Amino acid sequence: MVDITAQEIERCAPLDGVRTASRTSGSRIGFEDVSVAYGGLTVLKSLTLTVHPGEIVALIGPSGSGKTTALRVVAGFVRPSSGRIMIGDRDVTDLAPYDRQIGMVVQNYALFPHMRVEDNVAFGLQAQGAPRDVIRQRVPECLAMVGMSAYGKRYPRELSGGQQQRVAIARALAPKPQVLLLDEPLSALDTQIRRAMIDEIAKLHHDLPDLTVLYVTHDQTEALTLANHIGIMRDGEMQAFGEAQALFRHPPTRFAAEFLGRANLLSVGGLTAAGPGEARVRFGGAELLARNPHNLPEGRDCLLCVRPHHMRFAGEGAVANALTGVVQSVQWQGDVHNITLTAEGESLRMTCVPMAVPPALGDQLRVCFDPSEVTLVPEDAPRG
Ligand SMILES: Nc1ncnc2c1ncn2[C@@H]1O[C@H](COP(=O)(O)OP(=O)(O)OP(=O)(O)O)[C@@H](O)[C@H]1O
Repeated sequence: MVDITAQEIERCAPLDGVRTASRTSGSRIGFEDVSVAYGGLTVLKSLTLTVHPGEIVALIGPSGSGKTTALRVVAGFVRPSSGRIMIGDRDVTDLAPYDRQIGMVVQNYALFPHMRVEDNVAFGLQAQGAPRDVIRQRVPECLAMVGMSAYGKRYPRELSGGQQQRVAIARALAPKPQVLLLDEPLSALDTQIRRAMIDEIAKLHHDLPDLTVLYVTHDQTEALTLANHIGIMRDGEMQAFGEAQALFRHPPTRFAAEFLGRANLLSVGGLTAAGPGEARVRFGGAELLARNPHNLPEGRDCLLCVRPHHMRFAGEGAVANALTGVVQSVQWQGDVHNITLTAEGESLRMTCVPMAVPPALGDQLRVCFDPSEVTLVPEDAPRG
C-alpha cells in the first residue's frame, strides 16, 4: 500500500467547472492493456478491465500485488508504461488528475487538518470555481448523505476515525465525480465501525446508482458485501475476475478459492461425468458428487472446494457425500463453533451453530455436504 496524501487529493480536485457540474449518467472505467513499471520492474502487467457504469468492482489480493497501483493509474498519479485508461468515452491517459472527474477516498482520510469539516467538503467545488450559492447548497447535501450534518464546524482532529472517513467520502462526492476510487477506505477503522461503514457505503451507492466505483481492499467481507464484480490480483496480474457470488461459489483456481472466503480444498481423483454440470470424484475410499462448473475432463485429478459452513453432521445410516473424520480441535467463538477434523490424511474445517454439547477431541465424526454447494477446482499451474 502506498499512502496517498492530502496533496494528491488536492490534485484530484477538478478545475473545470463546466464538465464536472453534473453527473447525469454513469461512466465506465476502462483499463486497456495497462502496464506500470517502477525502475524497470513491471508491477502491473497488461491489465484489461472494464468497470461498467454504476458498478462497484473490488480489487483484492495479497500485499504488493498491484491493487493500489491499478487505482493510482486511474487517478493519474502514476503513468502507465503502456496501455490506455478510459473514463467514459474519454481517453484520460495523458490528462492530469484534476481533469479526470474522479473522487478519491483513501485509508488515512487525508483531510486538510487546518480546515473545518465544511471547508474540507467545499474544497473541490471551490477549486472548480463553483458559485457560492452552489457550494452553500451542495456542502450540507453531502454532509447529510454521510450522516455528518451536525459536524460542519468541527476540525478533523475533533472527529473519530469513522467520522473523518465519512467527511472524506462527502468531500470526494461534492464535485459530483463520474467515478469514485476507494483505496482501503475502512482499513484504519475498528471492526464494529467498519461493519457500520460497509452498510453506509452500500446505502450511498443505492442512493447514487450512477456512480462507478473501483474499490481496493484487503477485506473479503467488504468486497463480497459491496462489489458486483471482484478481481483477485497476484503479482501484478488479474488472477481471477467474476461476478462476486459466482467467484465465491465456483472459484476458478486454488488461489481464488483460498483468497476469497475460507475453503477446504481436498485433493480428489478419478473424475467421471454425472449429469449436467456435475461429476463424481474419489476422496480416499469415499465417492463424492460435486458441481463441475469449469468442465474439468474425465480422469482429471483436481481439488474439491468445500466451504466450512457447508459441512453438516451426517448422523447415522447411509448418507450421500459423507466423510468420516477425527476431531482435532473445537473452538467456540460466540456465534459459531469451529471444528477441525482430519479425514484421509487431510485437514477439514467446519463451522456450525453453537452446540450445547460439542464433540470432544478424538471423536469420530461423520460429516456430509450438498453436491450443489461444493465445486471442483483445477489445481493452479506451477508458477515459474
Ligand atoms: N513509487 C513506487 N516505486 C517503486 N515501487 C513501487 C512504488 N509503488 C509501488 N511499488 C511496488 O509496486 C508493487 C505493487 O504495489 P501496490 O501498492 O500496488 O500493491 P498493493 O497490492 O496495493 O499492496 P498492499 O495490499 O500492501 O497495499 C509493490 O511491489 C510495491 O513495492
